[in-house]
Formats: sequence, structure tokens, C-alpha cells
Amino acid sequence: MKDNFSVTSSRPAMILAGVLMLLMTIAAALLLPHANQPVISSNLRPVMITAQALNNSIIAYLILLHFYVKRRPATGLLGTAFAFSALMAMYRLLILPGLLPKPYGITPGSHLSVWLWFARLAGFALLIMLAMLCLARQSKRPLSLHQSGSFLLCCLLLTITLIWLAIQILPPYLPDLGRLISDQGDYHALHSSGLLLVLLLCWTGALASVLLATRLRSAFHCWLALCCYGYVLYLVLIFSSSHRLTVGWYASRFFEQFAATVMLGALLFEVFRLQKRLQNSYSQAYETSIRDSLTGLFSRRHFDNVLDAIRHRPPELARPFTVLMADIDHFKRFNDNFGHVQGDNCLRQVAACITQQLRDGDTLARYGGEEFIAILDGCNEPDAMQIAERIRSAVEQLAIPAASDNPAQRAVVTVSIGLYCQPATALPEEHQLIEHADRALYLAKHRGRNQTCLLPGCTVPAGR
Ligand SMILES: Nc1nc2c(ncn2[C@@H]2O[C@H](COP(=O)(O)OP(=O)(O)OP(=O)(O)O)[C@@H](O)[C@H]2O)c(=O)[nH]1
Repeated sequence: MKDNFSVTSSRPAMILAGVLMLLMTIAAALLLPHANQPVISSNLRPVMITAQALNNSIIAYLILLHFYVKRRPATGLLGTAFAFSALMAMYRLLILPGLLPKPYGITPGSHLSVWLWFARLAGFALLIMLAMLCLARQSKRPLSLHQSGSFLLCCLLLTITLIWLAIQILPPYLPDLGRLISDQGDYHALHSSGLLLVLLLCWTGALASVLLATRLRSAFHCWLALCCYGYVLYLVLIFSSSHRLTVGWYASRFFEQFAATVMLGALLFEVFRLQKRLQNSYSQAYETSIRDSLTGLFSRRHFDNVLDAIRHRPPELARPFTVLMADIDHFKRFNDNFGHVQGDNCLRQVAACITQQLRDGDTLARYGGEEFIAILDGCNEPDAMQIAERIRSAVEQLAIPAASDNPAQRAVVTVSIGLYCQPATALPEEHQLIEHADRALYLAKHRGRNQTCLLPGCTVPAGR
């Protein structure tokens, strides 16, 4: 019973929705005694229906976009419910008196006007119930791309059929509903007709279905339940107001708009959360792509990028830098004696040790195998020698036991280091920089290992 909104934690939303629900109930209870008091104001009906049409269209659009991404049938049906409500509201807007030339405009309280109002609300609630039924029964696997296209087409056909039935087919067969609201906007006959009760049952059913199917597991479901509750209050207030343009009548419209606004807010919040998750995933993927999985150091690709950036910085920012290459001595022997798992541990320890000896602005990467490379930016020859010696001696002091040719001698893991210091000017090609450092490393190995060598040939043997 998972749909695409379930990833959002529901707890804070549940608390906020609960508080809002309480406030809504208190507001409705405070309004009820004044529900029949007339309000002297112009008729805001066109504005309200416009807001209804726009709000519900945007909600339907956002939910259907969600369906397009996650392909969950319940989401598709929920989007259909809001699309149906929006389209019905748009139709009502079109046929408001005065907007289109007679005889198209329908007067408030006429047979068609009452019927369209009823059909929109009942159809909307029933479609939400259908969506919740689908949510309770849908499989964990999302629809395939092809299936989701067909499903969306079915939803579209369902919406068109319902609207066509409501607008064209059913009205002539229905008893005259125009008598339920008098020309003066008296609602007494409507109250006793049972229509309001049917709507109240539909929306209580919609609310119950949301609660049962979702158990308010996600924030979005909390807001959907609150939206249904807003419609229930809307109907309660209509029940309590005896005339159009009374406090109850206006308050009921407010609750209807509020319900839609809550949904809109919830969906926009979902978009924000998705964007945040996308950003986090991107950051994670980027971090993984530039890191070596064994040591956590930067990858060689990232090192190349940093070196490239240093080589191409503007002349006014140019300064000397050093390329440092460090290689664990006799690592093959270490692996052969202690095994690859111990070898990996050794690599991790040496990597961490070298990192500790470097400054924040330096870039250290695993160049491959048991070889490390670093750029010491702004570092001249004396500083580079000092840092390299610090690294060499720190690794030695880790005292990781190493295999030795002479069993009587206690050997520890050591590193050889090659340095190439580049002045701020006359930058060679990138591969040449690395080749120079590699040559220095080769010299360090050749001269007995566990030492630092700086091109063009200055060597600091171990212990100095
Ligand atoms: N455990 C482990 N071993 C690795 C890894 N990558 C490379 N190696 C091993 O590192 C060893 C490198 O050996 P060589 O290139 O011969 O160098 P060396 O034995 O260190 O000798 P010198 O560099 O000349 O001191 C090989 O045995 C590789 O299998 C790794 O990720 N984990």
C-alpha cells in the first residue's frame, strides 16, 4: 500500500494538520450560530468559482506530474478527481449568467445550476474514494511506461464520460432541482431534499477512505484528509445557513477554498522535498564519483581536474606548487605475506596518515594501487621537502609490521616520496608535471626506498 508520497514522514504534518483541523472546527462552531445572518456585500460567486477552477487545475496538474514520474495508479485517479472538479467548475463559470449571451447563461438556483453543483461535489468525492480503493489494492510495482499511458487515457475517458453524463445526459431525466432554492436564495427546501445529506455522506466516506487506506503514513496523506474534512465542514455550514449570502454561506465557501489551498501547499511542499532529495542524491553521486572507495581519498580523475584548474588559473593568481608522489615500499611482499585484506588495511592507514600531515588546501588522491599523489599548492622547495619528510616519518612511526628479507630484523611499512616543485611561471604540460614527480619517486626507490627525492636530484635519506 505504498504510493509515491509515502516517503515523506507524516509526524510533523499530522501534528500541524491536527492543529489546523481543530482551528477549522472551532471556526466553524463559532460561525454556526451566525450562519443565517445576511452579509451585505456584492456576490463573489464568479470569483469563488474561478478560484475553485484554478486551484483544482493546478492541484490536478501537480498530482498528474507525480503520476507521470512514479506511475502509481492511485495517484493517477487522485489527479483525475481534482481534474474532474476543476473542469466542472470551469463549465459552471462559463455558464454563469452575464458571461455568455442568453440562453446559455444559467441563473443561480436553477435546475441545472443546482445539479452541476451537486454533480461536481458528489463526483469529486466518489473519485477520491476510488483513488483510495486503488491505493489499498495497488501492487508495489509501478506501472510500465506503456501501461501508465493507457491508464492515463482511461482516466481521461472516465473524466470526459462523467462530465458528459453530468452536463448532457442526466439533467433532463432528473426531477426539477430548481425548486430547491428559491429566487431569494432560500435553502430550506434544499436542506429537506436529502441532496445535502447525500453529499455529506459522500465526503465523510471520502475522508474515511483516506484515513483507512493511508493511515496518514505520509505528510501528503494528512493534507489530503484535511482537504476532505474541509469539504465536510463546507457542507455542514451550508446545512446551517438558510439563505445565500449569509455568514454561513460565505464561511462554507471559505472552507472549500481552504481545502484546495491546503492541497496546493502540500503538493508544492512535495515538489520542494523532491528537489531537495534530488540535490542530495546529486551531491552524494558527485562525492562518490570523485572518491576512491577503499581509502576515501580523491580519485585520480578529480586530481587531474584540480591540477588542470591550477595550471589554467589567471597569471595574477599564479603561484608555485609541488606535485608529491608517495609509494608504499615492497607492498607486493606485504600482500604476499599478510594477504590482501591486511594489504587493504595498510593502504587505509597510510592514506589516513598522509592526509593528517597535509594542509587543508592540499589535494591528496589515490593514483593507483599503492601509489598516492598530492598537489601542495603555494608550496616551494624547502616547504615541500619538510612536508614530504613529515609524511615519510609519520608513516614509519605508524609501525605497521612489514615482511622483511631478513627474519631477524623487525621491519615496518615505509614509503618513498618523489617531489616536483613547479615555479609560478613556464608551466609544462600536465603529464610532464606528473612524469617529473614520478621520476623523482623512481630515484627515491632506486636509492634505497624510505626516502624523499626532489627533482632535479636532491635526496634526503631516511632519518635525516
Ligand atoms: N591489498 C591491495 N593490494 C593492492 C591494491 N592495489 C595494488 N595492490 C598491490 O600492490 C602491489 C604493488 O606491487 P609492486 O608494483 O611490485 O611494488 P612494490 O612491491 O611495492 O615494490 P616497490 O614499489 O618497488 O617498493 C601489487 O602486489 C598489487 O597487487 C589494493 O587495492 N589492495
